[in-house]
Order: sequence, then C-alpha cells, then structure tokens
Amino acid sequence: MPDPEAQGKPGGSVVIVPGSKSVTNRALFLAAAADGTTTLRGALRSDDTDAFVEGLGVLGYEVERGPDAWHVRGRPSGPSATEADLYCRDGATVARFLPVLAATGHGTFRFDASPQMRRRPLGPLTTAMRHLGVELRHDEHEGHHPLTVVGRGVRGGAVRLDAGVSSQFLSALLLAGPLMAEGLRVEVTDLVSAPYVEITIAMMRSFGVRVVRDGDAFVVPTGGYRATDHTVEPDASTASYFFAAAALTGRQVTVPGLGADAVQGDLRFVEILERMGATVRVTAGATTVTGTGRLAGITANMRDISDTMPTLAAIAPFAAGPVRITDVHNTRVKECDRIEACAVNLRRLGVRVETGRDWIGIWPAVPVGTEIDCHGDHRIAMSFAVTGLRTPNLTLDEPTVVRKTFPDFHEVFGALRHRWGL
Ligand SMILES: O=C(O)C1=C[C@@H](OP(=O)(O)O)[C@@H](O)[C@H](O)C1
Ligand SMILES: C=C(OP(=O)(O)O)C(=O)O
Repeated sequence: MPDPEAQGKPGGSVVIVPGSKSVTNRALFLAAAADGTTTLRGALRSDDTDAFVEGLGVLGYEVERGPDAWHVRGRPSGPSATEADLYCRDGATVARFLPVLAATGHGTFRFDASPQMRRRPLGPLTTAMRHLGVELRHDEHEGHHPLTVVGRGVRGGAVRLDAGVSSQFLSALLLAGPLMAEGLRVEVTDLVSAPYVEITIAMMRSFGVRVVRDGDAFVVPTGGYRATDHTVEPDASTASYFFAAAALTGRQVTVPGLGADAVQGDLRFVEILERMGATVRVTAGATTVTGTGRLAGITANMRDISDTMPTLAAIAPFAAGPVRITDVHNTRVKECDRIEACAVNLRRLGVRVETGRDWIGIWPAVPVGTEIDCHGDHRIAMSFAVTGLRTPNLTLDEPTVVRKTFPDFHEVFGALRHRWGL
C-alpha cells in the first residue's frame, strides 16, 4: 500500500517500481520445474526476463504472459525438447540457471550469450555440474559460453563450490537440487552477494522445498517442487535510483511493495542512505526515504549488495566528505567493469577518483555536465541519471541499455523530475 504520508510531504512521491528481475527469473525456473501450473503476478517484463521466457520456450516449457498474470505449466520430468539452441542475451541468471535446468532433461542443448556475457565467468558452475554427473562442453573457451549440455538427468550428490565471484553459481545448483536423483550437498568455500542465495532459498521454500544449512554446506533433498501462486515484489536494485534521488535532492520517495518482509538484500541500500543523513521508514508494505539534500561521506562495504555500488558512486561527489566503497571485486565482471566505468565517468565529470582491485574512492566535487559512457550497462545509465538531477547538461550515450531490467526507466524517472521541477 502506498504510504499516504508520502504524498503530503513537500516533494513526496510514490514511485511504482516494476518487478524484481531476480525473483521473476527464479519464479520462472521453479514454476517450470514444478508439478502443476503456477500463476505469477507482478512479474517483470524486460530483456533479462524475456530471455528467460524464450529459453524456457525453446526447451519446451509453456509460459503464457497475460497483462495481469503469467501462467507456467510445470514439467517435473524436465524439458520436452530433445535438441535446442538457447540465446541468453546479456542475462547472467539466464546464462547460469538454464544450463542446469536443461541438464535435468534428455537431449542436446546449445547455449550462447552476448559478447559481454561470453566474457563473464561460468567455470566454477560448469566444473560443479560435471562433478554432479552432467556431460557438457565449452564450445570456445573453457569456463565460458558458448556451451553444449548433454542432458541425461542429473545424478547429483556432494560437490564443493567457489562462489567468490558470483553467488549465481550456487543459486543455479540449489534451484536444480530437488531435480537431481541423489539430491544435492554443496560445500561453499567462498560466497559474494549472499542475500541472493537467501532469495533462492526463500523461493524454493514457497515451491515446497526446504534447503538445510550444515555449516558451510547447503543440503537439498531430492523430490521436486509443487506449483504455487507467487507475487513478485518490486525490484529493490531498481528502487535504489529513486531512493538515491530523494536523498540527493532533499525530497521524499515511497516505494510500495518493498516493506519489512522484502526478500531482496538490495533494499539494504537505504541503510547506506540513512548513514549518509537521509531518514528511512520501512513499514509492512513500503519503504520511504526522505532526504535533506545534504549527504555525509562514508565508507561502505557493499559485498552483499554490489548491484547498488554504481548508485552510491553516482551520488558520492555530492557528499560532504569522501565516499569509499569496499569489497566489490565482483563488480568488475558484470555487464561491464563497473569500478572502471564509474571511475571513467566520474573523472569526466571532473571528480577525483581512486580505485583498487576491489574498491573505489570518490571525493567531493561540483560535477560538470558531460556525456556519460554507459558501457552498455543498465546500471551505469540509471545511476548517472541520478547524478543528472544536480548536474546540468549531463547526457547518456546509450539510454536504451535500461531495457535489461527496466525498459520504462526514463519515462518514470522523467515524470519524477518533472513533478519535482528539476
Ligand atoms: O542471483 C541473482 O539474481 C543475482 C545475483 C547477483 O550476482 P552475483 O552473485 O554474480 O554478484 C546480482 O549482481 C545479479 O544482478 C542478480
Ligand atoms: C549484474 C546484474 O545482472 P546479471 O548478473 O543477472 O546479468 C545486474 O542486474 O546488475
């Protein structure tokens, strides 16, 4: 429910944020694997979720996307296709989750992805899949797409996994765990983006499977999923741009649907804004950020919520003191090298920046308008759009990259600017 207070405050705005990419693609996986038909509400329509739906379609799953709800007919026995070519576009959830689902079927499944997704790592996942009995081959470079999976069902069992570069390797295995003949035990040696694994576990639970923690191991029983009705909550990473906008301009933003029970770790970005001086109110049904227009410098470890690193970097020059963002080495292997992309763009805006392997430091400045190089990355585009609220003549070289997670971003953000007279 919208917070009625929000509309009453000067500059108070309720922003409707589209569904979470991470929740939508997990829900699609779980629904496809489940026994029965699942109804999804609030699911996201964007490049990443289109790619997931397309991939499921090619594997022989039925997904019907209506304006109010999506219906997915589950196939607990695995894909019906015996041969398929899948193109994962730029989506790592697609490129990392679907090969494991395909392996539970019987056939030859060829995967490819965008040039950047081909560069992003896959090796720890494919090594683990081989240990679990999957036959697969990397068609060009070991540990990268393109990839051919020969499905014969997955035996499963125990495996060790280094998820220090991406939690998605672990989520992919866990999601497929109940479909493995012997179930699954994953001993995790390192893990980034841990809250995304919590999303996986919570969603598996709503489809009837309980993951058990045993020290550093995750244990999944064999047995399969039950179809259910699932409502996808708004995307917390997307919400970060609107919360940051409120903090930066001294206004107020309420995002309904992201409340105290939200499953996405990225909602914790508001805690960073709070430490910088904004007021945050989280109710059962919404989160509200009220800014003062003044921001304090901070050091923030963003290992758990690194998709919001560019959001913080983009407002950092307006803080009264330096902002240092640490423990984000994995942001170098996302849609672009995000540490480098933020540094390059901030320097073009006239901001002093220093970087290391896993950190970025940003000093106070009065940014001077320039064209932002989006590096083909939706988050660089959306983050620097926020910088543009206080930087005249800031433009984006490739605004359409937002289609990966929020095709209507510019319309919604533009309407907010208009309402605020900025
Ligand atoms: O599992 C997921 O849905 C995601 C996990 C995170 O990736 P890493 O675990 O690779 O950091 C995040 O950056 C990505 O946007 C979505
Ligand atoms: C890194 C991201 O996406 P993915 O890893 O799912 O491609 C993102 O959305 O910021």
